[in-house]
Amino acid sequence: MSLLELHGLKKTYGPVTALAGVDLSVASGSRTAIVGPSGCGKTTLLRLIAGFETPDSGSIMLDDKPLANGAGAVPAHLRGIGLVAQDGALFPHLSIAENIGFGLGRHAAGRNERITELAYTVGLDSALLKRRPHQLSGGQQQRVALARALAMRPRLMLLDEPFSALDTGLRASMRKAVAELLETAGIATVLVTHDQAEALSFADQVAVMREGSFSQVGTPRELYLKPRDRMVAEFLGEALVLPAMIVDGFAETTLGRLPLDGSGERPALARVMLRPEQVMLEIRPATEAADPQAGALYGEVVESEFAGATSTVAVRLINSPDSPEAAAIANTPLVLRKSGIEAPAVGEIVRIRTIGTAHVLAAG
Ligand SMILES: Nc1ncnc2c1ncn2[C@@H]1O[C@H](COP(=O)(O)OP(=O)(O)OP(=O)(O)O)[C@@H](O)[C@H]1O
Repeated sequence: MSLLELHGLKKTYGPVTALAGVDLSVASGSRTAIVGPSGCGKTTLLRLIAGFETPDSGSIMLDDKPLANGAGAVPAHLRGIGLVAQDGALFPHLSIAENIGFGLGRHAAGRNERITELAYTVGLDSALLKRRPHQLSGGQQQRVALARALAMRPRLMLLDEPFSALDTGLRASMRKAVAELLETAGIATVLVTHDQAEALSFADQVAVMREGSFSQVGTPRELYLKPRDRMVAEFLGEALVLPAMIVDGFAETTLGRLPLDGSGERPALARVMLRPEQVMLEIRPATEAADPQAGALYGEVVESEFAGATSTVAVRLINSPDSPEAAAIANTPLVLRKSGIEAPAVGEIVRIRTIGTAHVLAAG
């Protein structure tokens, strides 16, 4: 069932169009991640949903009730929506307990018990409750911000880059803990992030934003394997984009004849995408490339740059498949990112194989 529905949301600031018409549907209890380059409108969208800004036009519906639809807007504190901002936005002069209990009535029955329970829920030691925000680490402050938002028992939680201040290890464990916590509580979440891996692992729906509107919305798998265009493809990971001639439902490329996945338009000349993990490099003796097996494709490694977990490897094709399109670009090295420990060294001869299907990208 749909909890949040956005239709045609627009917002300008003077000459700047922050949102150019956004449509989105968020199901109850689900997780949506919004990714996109800096300045594309992500924070503006969250602020509109939370009620800190009003749209110029379009509508925001929560549970089929309008929160904003041109005629008027429900104030932020009556929306039942939690927002955790990038910096946590804690009140510096209040204790941690007072921060968490900010939205609870000062004299509400069971206030202290509720604060202790919320601290426990987000994994904060109760010994920290008397401290001020500046006496906590960045990760602990984020937990306080989350506890404060949870105190209002929201149906929808908006997270604006809440993990960005944390280091890699803590970031992953916090993300997992928050996802589990929100899921257990049945709270739908919209997460804004710059980090594509975070978006793909956190969400069951990912929306890629560009210049104030969504380029594509879908499951993580759909967006990763079937991106609409090159921008979406490259935003969500490394992409090998190859010019191709589409013949009989196959793509003739510099890597040979590749089967296509089942969707999308198929112009005669197109660009197709493979993910680097679909390209296998197998080190072979140079003599084999001099006398290639029929249909086999060989290359020479011309660059290999080690960067820990991954290495960037550039391969120049030695023999190219027999198609005009492939021959035209055979001299352009293929650049792949490979597992650092498996990456071949400069000068090595590799046999190149591809697995899976290629995906046709829309022009543009
Ligand atoms: N209050 C404001 N007044 C004027 N312009 C604004 C205001 N808020 C946002 N903008 C502009 O609107 C556009 C979208 O900004 P927004 O903060 O939503 O982007 P973002 O995708 O969240 O960026 P980032 O990833 O860098 O946080 C930007 O061009 C920004 O400069």
